[in-house]
Amino acid sequence: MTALQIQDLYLTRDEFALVNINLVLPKGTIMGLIGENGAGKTTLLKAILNLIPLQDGTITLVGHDHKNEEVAAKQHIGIVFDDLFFPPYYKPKHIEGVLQRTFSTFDKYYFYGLLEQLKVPTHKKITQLSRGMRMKLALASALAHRPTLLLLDEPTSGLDPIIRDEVLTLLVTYMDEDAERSILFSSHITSDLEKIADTITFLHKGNIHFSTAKDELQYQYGLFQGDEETLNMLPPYAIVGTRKTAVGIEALVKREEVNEVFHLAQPTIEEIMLYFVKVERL
Ligand SMILES: Nc1ncnc2c1ncn2[C@@H]1O[C@H](COP(=O)(O)OP(=O)(O)OP(=O)(O)O)[C@@H](O)[C@H]1O
Repeated sequence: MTALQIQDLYLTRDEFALVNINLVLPKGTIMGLIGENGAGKTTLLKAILNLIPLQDGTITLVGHDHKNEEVAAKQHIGIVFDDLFFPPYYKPKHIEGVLQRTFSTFDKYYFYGLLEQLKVPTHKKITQLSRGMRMKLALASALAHRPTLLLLDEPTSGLDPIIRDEVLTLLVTYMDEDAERSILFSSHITSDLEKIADTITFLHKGNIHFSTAKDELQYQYGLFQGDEETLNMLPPYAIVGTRKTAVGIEALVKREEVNEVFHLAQPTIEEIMLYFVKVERL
């Protein structure tokens, strides 16, 4: 069964459009959503949450239509956006009250257990917390009703590597506890996605460029590094893009189009994304 299914989504926001979005997030998997600034990642997450109307298409969240069955759907999802939604003077006990009233499955002991585990002080107001602490509080608040689907919009941005690692570990542990759970996680920090995502979805100018298993993606593409003369021996249709480096030339290529005699390095997700965006901008 799928945690999230988007079919033929189309919406416009002033001059921006999300066009022909089709996505499937199976239960038990983590999808990383990547794309340049303004690609439409937040718009897509807001559309999933019915905060922005669709002009066309359907979204099914944990078996519920995202609009007609919004209340039922939202009982099963946890959300973390760039910052906390709660008033700045709130302390964890106020957040507890809101969550208690909102989610029938809210577990107070689990909530405070997560705060203790993440070392978030419970006597301070949101305004008195550092960004890292606020994000950890946001995560604990999102997890405290044990949602089956987590929607995270850049939950690790602006966090130091130690806190980022704590957050990723928390997410992996959360997934390990129940095979039904899934996460859709937008991020510019592709190394975080490299660590935990099963699938990478690349949104570019409001279109999905690819939505592919991470392992498959890294198998599909290779990095050629050498001189121009050797590069010219590759079939042109194998080359996604090239760039000059200090020692020669580098190209992102489609592995299956390139003879095995050429040694190809493993590109990172960031390199794959950069080549696609750069080629568009030439
Ligand atoms: N409130 C709004 N009204 C109209 N257009 C908006 C609004 N918010 C964002 N947009 C536009 O929607 C487009 C997509 O923005 P969005 O924030 O979804 O991108 P993003 O991929 O999340 O970017 P970033 O990585 O910078 O967060 C942009 O062109 C942006 O200008």
